[in-house]
Amino acid sequence: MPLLAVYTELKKVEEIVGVYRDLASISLPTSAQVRSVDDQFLAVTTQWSQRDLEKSEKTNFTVNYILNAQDYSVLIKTPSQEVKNEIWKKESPSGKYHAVVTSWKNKKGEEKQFIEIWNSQGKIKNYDVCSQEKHGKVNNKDDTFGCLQWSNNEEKLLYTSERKLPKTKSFFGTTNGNDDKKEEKDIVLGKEHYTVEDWGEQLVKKSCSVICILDIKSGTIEVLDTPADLSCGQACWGPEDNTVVFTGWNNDPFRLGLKYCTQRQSAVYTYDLKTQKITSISDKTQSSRSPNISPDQSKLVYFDQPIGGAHKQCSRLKMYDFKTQTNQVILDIVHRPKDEVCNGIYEDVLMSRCWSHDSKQIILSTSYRSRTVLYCINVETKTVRQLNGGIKDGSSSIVDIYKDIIIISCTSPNTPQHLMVGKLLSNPGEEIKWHYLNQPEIDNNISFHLSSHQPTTDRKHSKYGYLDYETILVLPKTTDDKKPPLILFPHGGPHTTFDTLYMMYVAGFCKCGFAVLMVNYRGSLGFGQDSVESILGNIGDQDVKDCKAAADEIISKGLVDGQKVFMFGGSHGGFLTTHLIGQYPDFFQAGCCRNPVTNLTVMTGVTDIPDWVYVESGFDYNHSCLLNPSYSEEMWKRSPIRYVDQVKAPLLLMIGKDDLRVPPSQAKEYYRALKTRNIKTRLIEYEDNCHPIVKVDSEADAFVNIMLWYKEHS
Ligand SMILES: CSCC[C@H](NC=O)C(=O)N[C@@H](CO)C(=O)O
Repeated sequence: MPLLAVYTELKKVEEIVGVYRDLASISLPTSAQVRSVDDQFLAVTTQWSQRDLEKSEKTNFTVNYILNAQDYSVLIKTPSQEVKNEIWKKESPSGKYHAVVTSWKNKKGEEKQFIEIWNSQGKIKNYDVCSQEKHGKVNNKDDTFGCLQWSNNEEKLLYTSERKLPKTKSFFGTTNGNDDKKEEKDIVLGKEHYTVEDWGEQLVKKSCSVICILDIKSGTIEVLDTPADLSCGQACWGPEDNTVVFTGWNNDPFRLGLKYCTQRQSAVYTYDLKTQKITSISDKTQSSRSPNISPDQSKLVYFDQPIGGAHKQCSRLKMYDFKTQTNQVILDIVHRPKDEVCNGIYEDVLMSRCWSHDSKQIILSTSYRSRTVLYCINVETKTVRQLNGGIKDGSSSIVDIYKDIIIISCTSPNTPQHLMVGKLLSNPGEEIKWHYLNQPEIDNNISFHLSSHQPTTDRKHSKYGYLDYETILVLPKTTDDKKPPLILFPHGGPHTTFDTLYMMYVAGFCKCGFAVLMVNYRGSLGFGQDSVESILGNIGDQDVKDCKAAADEIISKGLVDGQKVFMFGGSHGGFLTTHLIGQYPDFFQAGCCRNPVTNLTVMTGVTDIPDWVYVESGFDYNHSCLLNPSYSEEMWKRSPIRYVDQVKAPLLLMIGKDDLRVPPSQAKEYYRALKTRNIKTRLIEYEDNCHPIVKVDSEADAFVNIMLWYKEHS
């Protein structure tokens, strides 16, 4: 390479790395808890996360605020305090104690887990919970199985862990003279290689979760006697701490991936702590989750939806009354949005605190077209209203509510997530006045525009007719008349959505001079259940055409350079990337994708969610499904690899080597097919990454490689 070219290349790298470093230094809030100290003051504890590129890890820290309870002004803000080894922290109802789950490696390198109890003076108890050998590893803070709940009397803690597995040793193992008789009896022979099913991508080694109660005074642990064919999670205390309410997912006939999949068979149960009787309180023909009890303990709300079908979809909000032992629908599935208020609920879980103080209203946030909005749902009148958010056309989501003081997170593509505080008003007509907890840094060099797109007559759906969809165009500020090149970026799923959030990669692309068109093609969440269902049996066609048509419309408006269009997407977005560069070979300069689905015919045996392949290809699925030639034929027709002979655009493929959802073989097969056809391609493999590729160093490396690839092929 000539010296000037080497210098130019290095300069380019330096600039891109500089852009990434700046963005990575922004800290973002992850959670917050509010409580009233007295009539004058409010206390807010906030948790934050920030990338540390030097250490290749995320740094987590806490900031505490004291607010004036009248006007919510910040009176005191404590310095940031780094948090290490902490899995979970939970304040007791009175605010007197904290329970902290910590994880720590001892000198032998063995992982230890403790539950610590703190008061204002310091640590008052510390229990090595696994040493009692009543259960396996304690679950961490995830939306699926994890939970940590104080009893109302502050004497007990509810948490979940893996079920204890019998110890096993080789058929040929010698007995250890030091083992006592009892332990020897509990060891089973020759089962050490038996498979232990788990719940797949990002839930590896989560096999059968059980509910545990720690008695804080004595340190004794009780593991609830739940059936072995249920994995239990999302547990909370029932009225007067006499019962435990939880979600149970069916382990049989075998487990499928649960991450991003709310369609799995599950129900809400109560466990009577005196009689040990388990009762299902939800309709077992539906998939139910996320029970949440009202402050007056008279009722609970939860989500439900049909079992099977699209991996994520519109859910109902239901309510169970403890006195009458009856269920009712509070907010039903919205098939075709009719009003301007609500398009349905698309969330996996409710926030752990979501009730108004009078136990009459629920606050939740969910997608409404391409924005996350706040809803206030009155469970008595079953009426829904949208609460005003913090930013016009931006997104707002609930973080915490306590005695009607609400903390929200506000964001937009040019404004990083920041926290605001306000009071839920009794007059539904009145707008909430939001006050900043922290001031965001708005990037005035980035702008964004929402557009609605109507399918043309050739794209009319045979059952649902004309369903519209949306895009978010994120634009860099340009100093000259030159139009920016465009990155076309459809989301994955296909049943997820792009809301008007701040996304580091998108902001970074803009700062490197690219415009980004994020496409919520038909099938995305937030547009009604009909839209979700419209894509089943139409992948590789309807979604592909929606993306291409949206790009054409935006280019025709003259906002971006139509001669310089690039593709980008992960997973199902990678499926669309490879489809689009195959179906429209002259339209794209280059493409990049993360863990793309490229060949459906060879996915069913290798992914953790084989049902996705059947359902998205237009077939019904049950656990006994086997692939046959007629399924395969249809799957082949819908696969991007079918068009590989037509591809012209150079393609960068990135894989997470531990991905269980879209195994690396999918990208590798496509890579080989391109190479043998002399199409420029590169494959980057990230160790220790699974489906999302978000390890700090890998995410950073991927960003620079993507930008260099596009710049090289501009
Ligand atoms: C058989 S994997 C299908 C694609 C995957 N769907 C669900 O997990 C996907 O696109 N994932 C999205 C998130 O839903 C992603 O961006 O990784």
